[in-house]
Amino acid sequence: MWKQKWRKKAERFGGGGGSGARSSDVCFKCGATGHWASECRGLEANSVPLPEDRGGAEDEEDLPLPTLEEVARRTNSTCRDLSGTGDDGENAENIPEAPIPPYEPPAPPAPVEPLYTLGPEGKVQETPREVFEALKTLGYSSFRPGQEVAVMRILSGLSTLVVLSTGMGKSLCYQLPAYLYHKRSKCITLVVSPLVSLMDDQVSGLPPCLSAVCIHSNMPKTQRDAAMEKVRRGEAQVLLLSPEALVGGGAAGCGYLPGADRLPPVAFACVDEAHCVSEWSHNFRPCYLRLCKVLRDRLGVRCFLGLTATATLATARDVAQHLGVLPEEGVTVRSAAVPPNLRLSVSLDTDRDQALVSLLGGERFGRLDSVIVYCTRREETTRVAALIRTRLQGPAPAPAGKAKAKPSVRPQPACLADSYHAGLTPAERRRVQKSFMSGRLRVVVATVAFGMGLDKPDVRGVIHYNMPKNFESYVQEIGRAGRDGEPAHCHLFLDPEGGDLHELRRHIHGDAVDFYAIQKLVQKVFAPCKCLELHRKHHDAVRGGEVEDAEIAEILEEEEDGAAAKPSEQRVCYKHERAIPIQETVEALDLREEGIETLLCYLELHPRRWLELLPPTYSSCHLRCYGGHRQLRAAARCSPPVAVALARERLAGKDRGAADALEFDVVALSDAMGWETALVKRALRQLQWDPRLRRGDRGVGKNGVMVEFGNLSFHLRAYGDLAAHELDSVCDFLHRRVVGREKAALAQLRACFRAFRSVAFQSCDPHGEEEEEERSSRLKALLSRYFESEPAARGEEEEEEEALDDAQRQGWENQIRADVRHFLAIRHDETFTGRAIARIFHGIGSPCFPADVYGRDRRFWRKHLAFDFHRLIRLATEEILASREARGTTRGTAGSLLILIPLRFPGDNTGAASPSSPHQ
Ligand SMILES: Nc1ncnc2c1ncn2[C@@H]1O[C@H](COP(=O)(O)OP(=O)(O)OP(=O)(O)O)[C@@H](O)[C@H]1O
Repeated sequence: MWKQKWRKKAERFGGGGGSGARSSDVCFKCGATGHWASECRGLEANSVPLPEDRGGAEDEEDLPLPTLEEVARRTNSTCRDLSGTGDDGENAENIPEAPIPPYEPPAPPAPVEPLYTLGPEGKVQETPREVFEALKTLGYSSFRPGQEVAVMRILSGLSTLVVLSTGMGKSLCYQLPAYLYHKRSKCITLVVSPLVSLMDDQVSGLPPCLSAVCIHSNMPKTQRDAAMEKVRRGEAQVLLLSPEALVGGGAAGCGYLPGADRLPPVAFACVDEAHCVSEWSHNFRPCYLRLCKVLRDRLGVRCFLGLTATATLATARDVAQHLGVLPEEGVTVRSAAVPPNLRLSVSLDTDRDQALVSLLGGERFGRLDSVIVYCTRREETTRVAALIRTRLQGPAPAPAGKAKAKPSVRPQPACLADSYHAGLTPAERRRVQKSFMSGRLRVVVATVAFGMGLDKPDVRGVIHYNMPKNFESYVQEIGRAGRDGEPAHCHLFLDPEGGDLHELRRHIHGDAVDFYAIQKLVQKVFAPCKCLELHRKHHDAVRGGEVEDAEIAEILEEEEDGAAAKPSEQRVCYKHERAIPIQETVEALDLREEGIETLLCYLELHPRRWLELLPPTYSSCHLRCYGGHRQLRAAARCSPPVAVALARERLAGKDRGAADALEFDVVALSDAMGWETALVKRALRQLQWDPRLRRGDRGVGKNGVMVEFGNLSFHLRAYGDLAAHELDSVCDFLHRRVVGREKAALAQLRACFRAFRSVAFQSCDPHGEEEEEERSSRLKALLSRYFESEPAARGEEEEEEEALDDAQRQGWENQIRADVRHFLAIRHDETFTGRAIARIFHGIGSPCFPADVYGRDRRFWRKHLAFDFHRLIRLATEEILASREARGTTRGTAGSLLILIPLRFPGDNTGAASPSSPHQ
C-alpha cells in the first residue's frame, strides 16, 4: 500500500520514466536525492561513476578525499550516513566514470523442455516403449509400485513428491529420467543429498549406463574443479551435491555451484531426504529451505522431485508446497509406512543384556546372518558389542591396521559383533561397514549414524536396544531390514520404567533456548535504521512549507491517516542487508549455529516475512595498502566504498589520517551506500589490480593493495523500523515456536512410548506365531495411523507427572539446590545461567559449556537427568540469584546481568515474567 502511494505520487509528478522529483526529494529506498523510491532503480542498475584518476600526481596527498555527499551524488546512493561531513564536494565535476562495469545479477536460464507433453486435461500420457527400454538398460525388468507414476511425471515436467518406505526403490525415480533427459540433450540432473560421507559410494553404486560426479564441502578444490569440468563437458548425467555445497552454510561459507552460464541446462532437481525441507519434520534443516529458491532463481529449475521415506501427512504437504507440487495433486506417490515383510515386536525385559543375548541366540534371531542393533549412546555400542562377543563366544574383530598389513588369501573367520558410531575414525567406520556389507560381520551394534544410505538388501534383523526418539526414526531404522523383500525381523526393548525417555529428553532440551537469548538475536537482526527518521524529516519539511506543494502534503496526510489506522502495514523501511557474525553470535547466545539458523528461518517463514535469508557471507573487509597512507587516500579517490568507509570512520570520530590499513563491515557499508554487497566486494577486490594505485615503475599485476574478507556471517535482509511492540511480538513468536517444538517433541516421545508399551510382551521369549503376528499388525496399524492422520486427530499428549510424593520431591529439590551451590562455589570465576546449569546436570553440551570440558566432572554431569529440565532451570536460577545477592553483586559484569533477567518457562503466559522490550 505504501509502495502504491509512492508510485501514485511519482505518476502524478511525472515519475516512471523521467523524474518528476525535485532535487530536494529523498528516495527512501536508496536514500539519494532527486528521485522517488518508486523510480529508484537501485545501484546495480546505475552506472557507477568514480572519482578522477589523479594517479602519479606529486601533490596527491593534498587533494581532498571525496566526501560522502560527493560519492553519493556521483553514485546516486548513500542516504543513511551523509549528514554533516562538511564538504561541499567541489571536486565532483572533474570526476570521470570508473572502469567498473555495472553489476547485473544473471537472469536464470530458460527451463529444459519436458520430454513428453501432457495429454488431455493435463494428464500424464501412457508410458511409452522408450521408457521401458531405458528401465531394462538400467538393469530392471519391471517397475515397482509408485516408480512408474513418478518417472512419467518427471519426464512430463511435473514436480513430484515420492514418499516410499526404505528399500522400495526411490532412487530409480531420478535415475531413469536423468538417463532419458541426457540421452535427448546434453542436460544434467542435480541430486541434493545430505549424506556427504556416502556420496562417493552413491556415485559408484549407480547403474553403469549413468555417469555421475559429486561436489561437497569436504572435497579439496582441485577435486571439485575436476568434477565441474566433467559436468561442463557434458560427460555426466547426474551431479550430486550436498545442500551446503549448493546454497552455502556451515563451514562451507558459500555455495560451490557455479552460475548457470557455466553449467549445462538442468533437466530437473531431485531432493533426497526431502522431509528436511519442512519445518514440521523431525529433521528440519534450514539450508534445505533455501534449496528450491536457489535452484529456481539461479539455475531456472522448474521441475523438482522430492524423495523421502518418512513424512507425516502435514510434513508431506509442506514439502510438496515447497517443491511446487500443485495443491490439488496432493502428495503424488505414497506407500504404507512399514513394508509388509517385516515382523515387529516389543518386549519389556528388565534385564536387557540377558534378553538381548537370548534373543540373538534364540530361535527367531539365532539363524539370521546380518543384524543391526541400535543403541542411543556411543559408549553403549562398544559395551553391548563386547557383551555379545563374550556371551555368544564370537571371535574379536581384527584390528584395522593388521588386516591391512597382512591381507589374508583365505576368507577371514566371521566376526560376531562390532560397534559403529560417529566417534570412530573414518578408517574404523569404513572397516566395520565393509565387513558388515561383505557378510563377514554378523552383528553391528551402532548408533543412528549407521545405516543412512546403506544398500545391503539382505539385512535380516534390526534390534532396538533403546527406544528411538520418534516414530519417524523407528520406521527409518527398521526399514534397513529386508530391503530384498524377503521376511525380516525387528525387535525393540522398552525400558518398563521409562529410563530411555530421560536419555532422549536430553536431545530435545538441548535445542531449546531462553527468551533472553531470543531477544538478543532479535536486537541484532532488527537493529534500528534511519529510514523512519528520514521519512519524518521529509514529512516535516513538507509540513513546514519547505516543499510548497499542496498535493504532496495531501498525499502525506493520507499516508498518515492510513498509518494511524494500520500501523503495522505502513513500512517506511525497505529492509536492510545485515551480516550477523556466526561464531560471535553462537557464543553470545550459547546456541549452536543450526539453532540460530532455524530461528532465522522461522522469521523468514512467518506470514509477515520479517526477514529474507541470503547465503552466508564473509562480512569483514581488511584493506591494507603496502604503499602507505598515500596509497590508501588514492584508493579512496578511486573507489567509492573505500571513500565511504573512511568517511564513516571520520564520522565515528576515528582519525585515519596516517593509516595505511582499514577494517570495516562490508555488508553494513554496502547497506549504507545502498549498493549490493556483491558489487561492493567486487569493487574492493578490483582495487588490487587498479593501475591507478600502482606505485613507482611496477609493471602489470598487483599494485600493493591487499583486500581480504573474513568473519563468516549469517546474511539477511531485515527491517530496521520495527516498533517496540512489533519487536516484542517477534520475540514472543519465536519463543512460542521454540517452546512449542520442545513440547511437541516431548509429547511425541511419550506417545511413542505408550504405543510401544501397548503392544509389548513381558519378555522376548517366543509367544506363539499367531500372537506375535497379531501384535506386529497392531503396531503397524498404530504407525500407519500416525503417518496418515491429521496432526489434530493424533491429539496432544498430556504431560505425565512423575510418581513422586511431596516429601520425595522436596528431598530431591534440596539435593539439587545443594549441588548448584557446590557447583557455583567451585566455579566462582565463571558466569552461568540457570539453563546452562540445568544442561550440565542433564549432560547436555552447548557451545559455551562443551561436554568435553564440563563432562569431565562426573559429580555434576548428568547427575539429575531424571529431574524435570524446566524445574531444574528454575531451581538453578534461584540459587544463582541468591548467591549473587549474598555476595552483594546484584549488578556486575555484562555477563552476570544475563542471569538476572527474569526467565520465561514453557507454560508461562503471564506478562509478569516477561522482560521488557529490547528497544524500550
Ligand atoms: N524396479 C525395480 N526392480 C527391482 N529392483 C529394484 C527396482 N527398483 C529398485 N530396485 C532395487 O531396490 C533396492 C533399493 O533401492 P533404493 O536404494 O533406490 O531404495 P530407496 O527407496 O532409495 O531406499 P532408502 O530409503 O534406504 O534410500 C536397490 O538394490 C535397487 O537396485
